[in-house]
Amino acid sequence: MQTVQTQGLSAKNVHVYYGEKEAIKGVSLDFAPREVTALIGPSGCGKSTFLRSLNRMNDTIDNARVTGEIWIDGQNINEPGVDVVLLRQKIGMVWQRPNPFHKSIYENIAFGPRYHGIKNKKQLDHIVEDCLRKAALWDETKDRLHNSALALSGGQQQRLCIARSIAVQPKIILMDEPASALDPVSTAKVEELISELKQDYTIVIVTHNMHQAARVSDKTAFFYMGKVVEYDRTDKIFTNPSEKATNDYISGRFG
Ligand SMILES: Nc1ncnc2c1ncn2[C@@H]1O[C@H](COP(=O)(O)OP(=O)(O)OP(=O)(O)O)[C@@H](O)[C@H]1O
Repeated sequence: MQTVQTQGLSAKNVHVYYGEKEAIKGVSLDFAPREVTALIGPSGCGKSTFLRSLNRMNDTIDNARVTGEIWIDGQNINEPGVDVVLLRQKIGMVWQRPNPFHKSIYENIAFGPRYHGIKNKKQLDHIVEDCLRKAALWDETKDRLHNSALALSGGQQQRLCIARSIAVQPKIILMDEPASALDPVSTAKVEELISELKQDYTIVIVTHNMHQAARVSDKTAFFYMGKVVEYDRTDKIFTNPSEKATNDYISGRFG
């Protein structure tokens, strides 16, 4: 098997097709460890499709086909024989709508570690507390850990989903518009959380919210019609982009 040395996550010449339609047209991007990268661009330009290709979630879509290479830890995840369960342990995902399991708060967090072999109750208790603390949710939930997760507010549910994603010790967290279904207070909490989490994780976030991209990310990739038009430091993209299309988009001229 071919290997490359990379500390982070690296996409090389990725194409994604839905049937005959080419939705991603040769995207190459390197994501540095412990940085937040925002994927921005108008609706339908392929941000979510590309994000899903980073942990092989497009496998779950019948007519989707992915070519190109995605490297993590010296392994191209698109090679045959890759264990996708282990892969998704390394690269977690948080979706637009909070999707906690229909279980208790405790069980939402403990499920993944238990699935991966941790049975010891003390150890699981410790993981649950640690993840809820990291997701800034411990104080709000410590007295009702065994209540249904569905009784939490939408914002709390989304932070629970983030806590659930870190419970299996991923290296990378993919987030697809994680705050777009939340109110402004919950959105601010999720953004704060992203800034905290980047000390330990590499984060790739799709967002429609330009202010959010500017607030939370270190790097930004501007997607347009299935390609990356510009990829740079976020401050550069938002203050002095090199491409006219980027400038038109961030200044609200289209999209
Ligand atoms: N399951 C699918 N089957 C067929 N085409 C799809 C599928 N999912 C997405 N597409 C198409 O692929 C293109 C990219 O869609 P994608 O959802 O990745 O864009 P996006 O930039 O994330 O859009 P949005 O910001 O609206 O969520 C669009 O033309 C979309 O219609």
